[in-house]
Amino acid sequence: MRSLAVASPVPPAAAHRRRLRPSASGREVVSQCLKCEINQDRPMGALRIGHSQGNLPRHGSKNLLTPAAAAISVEQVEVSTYLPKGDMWSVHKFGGTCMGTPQRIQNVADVVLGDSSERKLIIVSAMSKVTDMMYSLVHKAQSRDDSYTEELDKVFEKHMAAAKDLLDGENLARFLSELHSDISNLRAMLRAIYIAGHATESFSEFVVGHGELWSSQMLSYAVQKSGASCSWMDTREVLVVKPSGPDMVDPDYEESEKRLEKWFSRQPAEIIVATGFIASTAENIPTTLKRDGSDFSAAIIGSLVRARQVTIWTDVDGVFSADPRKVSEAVILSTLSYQEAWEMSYFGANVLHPRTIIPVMKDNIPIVIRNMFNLSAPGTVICKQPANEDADLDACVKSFATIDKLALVNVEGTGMAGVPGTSSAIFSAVKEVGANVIMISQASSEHSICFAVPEKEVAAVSAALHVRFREALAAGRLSKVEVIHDCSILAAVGLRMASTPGVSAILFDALAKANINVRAIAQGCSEYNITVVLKQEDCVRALRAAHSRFFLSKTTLAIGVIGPGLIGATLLNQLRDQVAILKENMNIDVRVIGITGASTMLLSETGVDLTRWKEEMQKEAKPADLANFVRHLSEDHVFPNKVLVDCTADTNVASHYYDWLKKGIHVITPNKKANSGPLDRYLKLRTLQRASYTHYFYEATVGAGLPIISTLRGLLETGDKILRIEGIFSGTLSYIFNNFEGTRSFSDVVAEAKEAGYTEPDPRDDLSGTDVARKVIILARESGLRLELSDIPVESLVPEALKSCSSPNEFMQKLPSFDQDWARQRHEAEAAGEVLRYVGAVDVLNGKGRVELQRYKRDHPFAQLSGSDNIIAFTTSRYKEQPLIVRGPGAGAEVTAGGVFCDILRLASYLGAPS
Ligand SMILES: NC(=O)C1=CN([C@@H]2O[C@H](COP(=O)(O)OP(=O)(O)OC[C@H]3O[C@@H](n4cnc5c(N)ncnc54)[C@H](O)[C@@H]3O)[C@@H](O)[C@H]2O)C=CC1
Ligand SMILES: N[C@@H](CC=O)C(=O)O
Ligand code: NA
Repeated sequence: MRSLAVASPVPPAAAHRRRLRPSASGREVVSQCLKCEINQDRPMGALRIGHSQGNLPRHGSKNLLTPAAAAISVEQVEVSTYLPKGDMWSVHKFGGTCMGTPQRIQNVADVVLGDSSERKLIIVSAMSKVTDMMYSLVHKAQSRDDSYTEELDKVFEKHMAAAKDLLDGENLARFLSELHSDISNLRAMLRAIYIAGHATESFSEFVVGHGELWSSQMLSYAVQKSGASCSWMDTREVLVVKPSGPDMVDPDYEESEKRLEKWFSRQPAEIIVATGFIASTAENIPTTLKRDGSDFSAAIIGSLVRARQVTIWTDVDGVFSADPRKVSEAVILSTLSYQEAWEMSYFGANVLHPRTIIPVMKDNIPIVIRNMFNLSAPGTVICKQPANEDADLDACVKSFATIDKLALVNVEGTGMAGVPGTSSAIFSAVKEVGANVIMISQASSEHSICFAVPEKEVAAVSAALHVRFREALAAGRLSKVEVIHDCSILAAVGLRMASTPGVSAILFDALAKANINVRAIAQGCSEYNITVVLKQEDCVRALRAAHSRFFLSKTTLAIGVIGPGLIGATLLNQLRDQVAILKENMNIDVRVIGITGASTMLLSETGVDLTRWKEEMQKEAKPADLANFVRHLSEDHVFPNKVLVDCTADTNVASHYYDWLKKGIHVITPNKKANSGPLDRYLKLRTLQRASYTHYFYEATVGAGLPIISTLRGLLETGDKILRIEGIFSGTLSYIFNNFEGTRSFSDVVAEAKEAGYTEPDPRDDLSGTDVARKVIILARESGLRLELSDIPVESLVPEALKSCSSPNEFMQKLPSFDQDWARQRHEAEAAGEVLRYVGAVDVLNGKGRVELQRYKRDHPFAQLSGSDNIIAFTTSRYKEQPLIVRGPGAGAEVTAGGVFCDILRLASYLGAPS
């Protein structure tokens, strides 16, 4: 049984608090019960004080202490309640943003109450901006700027307004009376600072720490409203620290643990709400834990109670794999080891201060970073063993960070090799000017040492080195002390890099591919990070290149769409509706990084927002320039795969495919011009395609979305022999002859086909049979025939007189004058029980193709079609008696764009997407 430190008689239900403040000399602690206003001035070290030592049921909490116990003097009673330690404790820390408004404080209370842990210790920061306000108060007072009084009023009003919103009844009255009393004490202290024109560190820290006192009190009252057992803790009574350097303190764990045990024995509530950031010295002088102090408080307290977990609540979903402002693909990491978190915070990632990790690391207590404003996000767990043990090469690197505004200093010379003391001389010169060395690299030949320092320190470093090595430089033992300005560091961080060969190869390969020149490299034996120094202007590009190589799916496709007309626009809309699903289900990441029409183009480095590509095209577009468009696709992004999708009918665009494939850009198209153009060009293109691993897909050139090319390929590649391919290859002509019946005029039906999006941009390409001839040529060449378009006899349906029309519109206007001729032809066929059909055929055996209008009996399969149906029959060695038939709509926006989309996915699967 240990002694129970309770106090001398006071009314048990009253809200007594003890406040520590430095005495005017700063050497003593004044301990004051704010209710009774009894001051007990004691010499330093005398923390044990009278009745107000936090020993009473506060704020109406369901404290386990009975009024009787509370009435016993501190010196007389044995402690009866041990501080339990271990898994029952869950520690939470809420930062200033989480405590920014009364509603947010209430939300914090709800989160605390929602945690089902047996015991909870809650550390809070001051309400957002309050710590800055408090520092400003001190600064103003010591600068004799009397506006500090108005600023103090603002501090008061802010907290009074928050409390009035959040609390009511007795709790509100208590809080406000405490607030009043604190503010009047602060006013007196600031006045003293104002008169002295100076504030000691302990004065200043005492003032500043009030933000945490008020926020934590408000939260504890808010938690108590629910009836939960909750006590408020002024951590200055518990946390003891000692200065360990400028702006640094080390916790005294032993003393703090003793004090915590003592504190808890008096107030063993299930929930303890405590002040972050503030602490005391061993002499009981109020102090703070300095930068990021509240995180540190949570980690120390977590370690003192051996908590199950410490949760740091903030306003981001967790720790990112890279700065999301620089890398839009940055992802939230689910786990990090302590060392990784440590490395990352060193490199400026907004994780935890390394010293926050130390207290929990020694007891293997996980820290979870969670978003108070997105409770559904699981956050990042920082713990001993990251959970995802099945890491592959790519998963070894957890994150990337950069540091800008550095300079590289290179000390070089033959006289350095084998001479002990050179590096010591270099770095003692650096130390003398107080510069901070950020990385060091020395090749084992020992002819040079280079190191990075902040740009602002390099002039002094360089001067010091020139002085220090004047003789060596004059004698030629050192050849130079060189400064390379405007450098940045890119660091790759990952615990598992240590045991995984090939990680640095991947990193440097990614940098090389992005054309980044690496100036220096460092990797410590711990192998937790690989650091490269590069020119600052390359840094973001390097970061993105490295990040995308390790974090993006290898099936990330950067797509440039050429020709956002009917098919192109439909494709973009289909992509818009499907990209998220593809990413989720198949890890295929499709980014349209450019769209170009004939007159304007839209470029994006990370991906056009497909929900508003049309508006962006109008707002952001630049004049179209195909060469620049292709350069953008090749260079201005970090995605591993580049694809051009040509949705034009343009011969000139098609003439570039060869060059694009040569550049490693995959090509996908419904445009028939390349495959039906000059034979030598076609053969060159196909030869290149076969020789490289850059892909060229064109399924939609024949039968739109119908699987015609792929079926033919399947037959050929499995060794079947193609004998004959014949069928109806034109959606437009199919539609026209399927619907040209009864009283309908030919020209009306043609107009309908155009309206439905079946025709080529110029419908004469359909009616002339050229479009069908192109498809026949494509299939003939695919089957191995070396035919030119001119080798195909084509029966044109364009009346001779309309061939010279200058535009598609003029043609459409004049077409009705030929309706009579068409009606006659149709009636003649009907009289013979036949229908008109426009067909194409590839006679592979005889090396020929033909395209013509034919008459078929009404029961012929070609007579059974409807809409824009195509029907294509493959007669082969295997399908000799009965041909293999593919039938279905062979034109139209949705089916054609769908066929192009299928090719995009075919490409992704060639690149390794899951099936
Ligand atoms: N409509 C259909 O059912 C099918 C069409 N196709 C093919 O799809 C392609 C597109 O057809 P549609 O979308 O119907 O034509 P469209 O005329 O609606 O669209 C073509 C677009 O390409 C643009 N364009 C033309 N030259 C350009 C250049 N040099 N640079 C950038 N943009 C340029 C045009 O301004 C237009 O926006 C054609 O090659 C066609 O043969 C293939 C199968 C079926
Ligand atoms: N205009 C063409 C479209 C497909 O290639 C057709 O009608 O078939
Ligand atoms: Na097709």
